[in-house]
Amino acid sequence: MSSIIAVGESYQKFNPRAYLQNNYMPPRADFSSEDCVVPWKLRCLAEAFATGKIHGHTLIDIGTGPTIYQLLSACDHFEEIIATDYLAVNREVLRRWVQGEPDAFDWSPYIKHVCRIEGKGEQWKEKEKKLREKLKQILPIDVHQPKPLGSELCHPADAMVSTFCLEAVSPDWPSFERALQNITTLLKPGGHFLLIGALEESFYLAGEAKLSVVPVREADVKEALAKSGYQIHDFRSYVMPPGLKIGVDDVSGVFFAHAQKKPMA
Ligand SMILES: C[S@@+](CC[C@H](N)C(=O)[O-])C[C@H]1O[C@@H](n2cnc3c(N)ncnc32)[C@H](O)[C@@H]1O
Ligand SMILES: O=S(=O)(c1ccc2c(c1)CN[C@@H](CF)C2)N1CCSCC1
Repeated sequence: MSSIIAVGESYQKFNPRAYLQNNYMPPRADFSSEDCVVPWKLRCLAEAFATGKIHGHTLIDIGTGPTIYQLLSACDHFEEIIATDYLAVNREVLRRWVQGEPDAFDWSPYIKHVCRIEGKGEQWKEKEKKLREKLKQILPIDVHQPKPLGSELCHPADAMVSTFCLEAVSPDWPSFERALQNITTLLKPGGHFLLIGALEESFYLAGEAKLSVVPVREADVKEALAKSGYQIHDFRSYVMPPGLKIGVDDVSGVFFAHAQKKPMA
C-alpha cells in the first residue's frame, strides 16, 4: 500500500506543460509519415471507431491527463464523453482547452490529422467544437480504489478509453492488474475498451517529476485483459525508433488493444 502512496506523492510534481512538451510537440510528435508513432496511434483509434461496433451514450477516458487526442475519433459515436484524472492541475488544463482559453495547448495538428484519416470531409474546427460540446464532465479518479470515481457512476459507461495510464501509475504488476479490475467496474458488460500504453518503459519525466513506470510486455497486457474478463478483438504493437529516445523516458514501444468486456454469464 505504501508504494501506491509513494506513486501518488511522486505525481504532485507532475508538470502538465512539460509533459505536453516532451510527448506532444515537435520534434518528437511527428506527423510527416504514417509510419511515425503519433499517426500510428491516431490510426489505431480511428480504425476501431470506423468498425461501427463502438457506440453508445457515454464514453469514459481513464487517466486523461492534459491530452485530448485520444478522444478525437470517439466524439462522433457518443453523446457524452467523461474525462478523468488524478491531478487537479490536469483537470484544469482540460477545462481551459474545453473553454477555448488562449493559452490552452494547440491540438489542431492532431485534429487536422484525424479529420484527414477519417476521410469524412469534416472541417477540423467542426470536430474541435464537437469534442468541446461532448466533453461534459472532467472528474477526479484514482484507479487504485475499488470505486475509482468514489461515488458510483450513475450508469456504467458504454465504452472506455485509457492511454498511457495504468502502467504509469502502478508500482508493480499486481497493482496494474488490480487497477484494471477496478476500472472495469466502470464499463458495462459488452462495452468496448480501447487501451494504449507503453511497452517496457521504466520511467518518464514531466518537469521536476520523474515517474516510475511498471515495465509491461504484450503478453502481460493480453493476460491482464483476459483475467479482467475481456475478449480481445485487436492487439497491435509499435516499435519505437531509437531516434525518439531523447531521455524523457525509456519507452521501447507502444501497444494498442481493442477489447470487449464479456457479457454477464
Ligand atoms: C502518462 S500520463 C497519461 C496522460 C494521457 N492519457 C496521455 O495519453 O498522454 C498518466 C496520467 O495518469 C494520471 N494518474 C496518476 N495517478 C493516477 C491514479 N491513481 N489514478 C488515475 N490516474 C492517475 C496522471 O495524473 C497522468 O495524467
Ligand atoms: O505517442 S508516444 O509513443 C507516447 C506518448 C505518451 C507517452 C509515451 C509515449 C511514453 N511515456 C508515457 C509515460 F507514461 C507517455 N510518443 C513517443 C514518441 S514522440 C511522440 C509521442
